[in-house]
Amino acid sequence: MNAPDTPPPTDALLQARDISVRFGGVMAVNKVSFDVRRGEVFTLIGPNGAGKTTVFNLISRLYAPTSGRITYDGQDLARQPPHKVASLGIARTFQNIELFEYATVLQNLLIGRHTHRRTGFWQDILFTPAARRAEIEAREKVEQVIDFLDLQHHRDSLVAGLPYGVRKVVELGRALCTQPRLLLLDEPSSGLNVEETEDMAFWIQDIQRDLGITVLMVEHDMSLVSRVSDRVLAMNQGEVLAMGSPREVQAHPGVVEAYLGTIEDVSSLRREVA
Ligand SMILES: Nc1ncnc2c1ncn2[C@@H]1O[C@H](COP(=O)(O)OP(=O)(O)OP(=O)(O)O)[C@@H](O)[C@H]1O
Repeated sequence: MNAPDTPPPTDALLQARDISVRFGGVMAVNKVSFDVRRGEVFTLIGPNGAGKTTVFNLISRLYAPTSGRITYDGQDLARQPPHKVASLGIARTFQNIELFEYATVLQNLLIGRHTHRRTGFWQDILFTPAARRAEIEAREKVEQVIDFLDLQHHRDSLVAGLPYGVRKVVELGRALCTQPRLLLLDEPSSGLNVEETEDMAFWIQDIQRDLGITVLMVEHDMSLVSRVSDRVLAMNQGEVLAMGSPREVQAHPGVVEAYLGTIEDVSSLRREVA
C-alpha cells in the first residue's frame, strides 16, 4: 500500500492538469488535462489557433503555464529551468527545421549530442580521460543514429545542400542523439511530399517500437496521425474537444465541425465526449 503522501503508481510519463495559458486577452490554452503514457505515440490535432503549439511550448519550457501543473516522470516541470529540459530526457523538433545550415550532418548530430555531455568546460578544454571517454561515447551514439535513420550517404554533406525531406530526418536524428525518453515532434510532415510523409511515418513507428521512446506530436496530416498514433487529443479554441483512438476522435462530430470552422462554443461538445 502507498503511504498517504506517495502519489499512486502511474503509466503516464507526462501529466498535464488543468493547464491554462493567457496571452494578454487571449486564452490560448484553457484548463487542458491529459496524460501521455509511457511508450505511446500521442498526437495533438486541431485547427489553426487551437492552442497545440502553446501546449508544446509549455512542455519544452519555452512558456510557463498561467495556471495548472505539468508533471514529467513524477517531477513538476515548472520547477525545472528551461535549459535543463534536454537533460531530463525531453527532445524536440521544430515546425521549421532548425539546423546549422553550413555544418555537415555529422557535425549537426554531434552538436545535438553535446547537450547530453556530462563533462565540464575545463575537462573538455584539457581533454581529460573523462572528456576523451565522453567524446568516444558521443561519436558512437551519433554513428548509431546515422545507421538507424539510414543517413550514411549524407554523413559529410552540408545541411544547406540537402533536400528538405532529408533535413527533416537529420533534425529527427539530432533529437535522437540526446537519447530522449520523450520526443516532441512539431508537425513532422510539414513541407514533405506524400512519399516523404510515408517515410516519416515509418521512422516514427521505428522510434516507438525499436527505441521504446514515447512520442508527443502535433500534426495536421490525418493519414499520418491515424497511422502512427495510439491516442489523439483534439483541441479547439484552447480547449479539449475529444480524446481517444484516432478512429474515435476523427468520428467525433465536434472534430469534423471544428475543422470546418463552424464551432462557436466547444463546451456543448465536451459534454458529448464525457
Ligand atoms: N506568443 C504569443 N503571444 C500572443 N498570442 C499568442 C502567442 N502564441 C500563440 N498566441 C495565440 O494563442 C492562440 C493559440 O495559438 P497556437 O499557436 O498555440 O495554436 P496552434 O493550434 O498551434 O495553431 P497552428 O496550427 O496555426 O500552429 C492563438 O490565438 C494565437 O494567436
